[in-house]
Amino acid sequence: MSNPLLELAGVNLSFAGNTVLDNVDFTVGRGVIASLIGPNGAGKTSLFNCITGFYKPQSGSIKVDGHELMNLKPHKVTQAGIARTFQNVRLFQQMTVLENVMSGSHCRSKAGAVSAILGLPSQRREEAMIRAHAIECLEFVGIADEMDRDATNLAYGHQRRVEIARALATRPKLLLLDEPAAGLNAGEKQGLLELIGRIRDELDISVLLIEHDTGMVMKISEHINVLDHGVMIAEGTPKQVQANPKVIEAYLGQEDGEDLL
Ligand SMILES: Nc1ncnc2c1ncn2[C@@H]1O[C@H](COP(=O)(O)OP(=O)(O)OP(=O)(O)O)[C@@H](O)[C@H]1O
Repeated sequence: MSNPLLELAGVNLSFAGNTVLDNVDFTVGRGVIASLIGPNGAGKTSLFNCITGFYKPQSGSIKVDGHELMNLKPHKVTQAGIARTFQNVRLFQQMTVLENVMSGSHCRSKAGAVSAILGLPSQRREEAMIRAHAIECLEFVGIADEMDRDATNLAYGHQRRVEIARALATRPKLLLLDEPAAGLNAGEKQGLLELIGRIRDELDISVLLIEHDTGMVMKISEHINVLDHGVMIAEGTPKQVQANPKVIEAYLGQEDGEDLL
């Protein structure tokens, strides 16, 4: 792929001698919706953790827009243009929906600590801009009318949307969604499909998702990568991946394999 947005080369990750990612090469293009799939324990979330600076691979290279991310702290990775949501929703407790989303924008805050403490006009102006942008993000995901509610009291599907809004508030180039459909009902899944499409089409953000709902993956993805036991075993269009014998073998015996095959 020429000029990819995200490019991983030779990424190796192990814990106490157990290989989790084995020489992984992986790219995500610009303006795409892509998926990373694979059986349980394949290393998908670990790969997200490496990209976002939560895990430190032993070797390899991870670049976004040509900038090396290896050894950067998570907030620096966010500043470089990568945002994520988590497998299990992680919202700040005792904070409103709006405050949760504003926390995403603060990674790009320019006002220094002194002006923040003193409440200087520059800081107040920036805070107002952060608030306005957070509201825009909540409007985009369709839950602005719940902005003043305690985030963790929302219905589960809406909590997932708060997480997505918070990720959007960081103004990413690439959004990583870790099992965004988990725990959603059929109607909510359809809504999520539409939201992901709008994120790419209207905000020009590339999306990479880890998802076990293979029906959804096949419907929405333009490109799919398949990880098995830490090894990238296949990639291609949904049709190509579905017909790949290595993928069929990896999924045999898996509950969620039936949908894929
Ligand atoms: N911090 C850690 N310490 C030790 N082992 C870890 C750590 N994080 C992940 N692993 C191991 O790495 C392997 C891959 O786990 P990972 O969660 O990345 O898989 P996954 O493909 O996301 O699985 P699932 O689809 O079930 O969520 C597992 O064997 C897991 O136990």
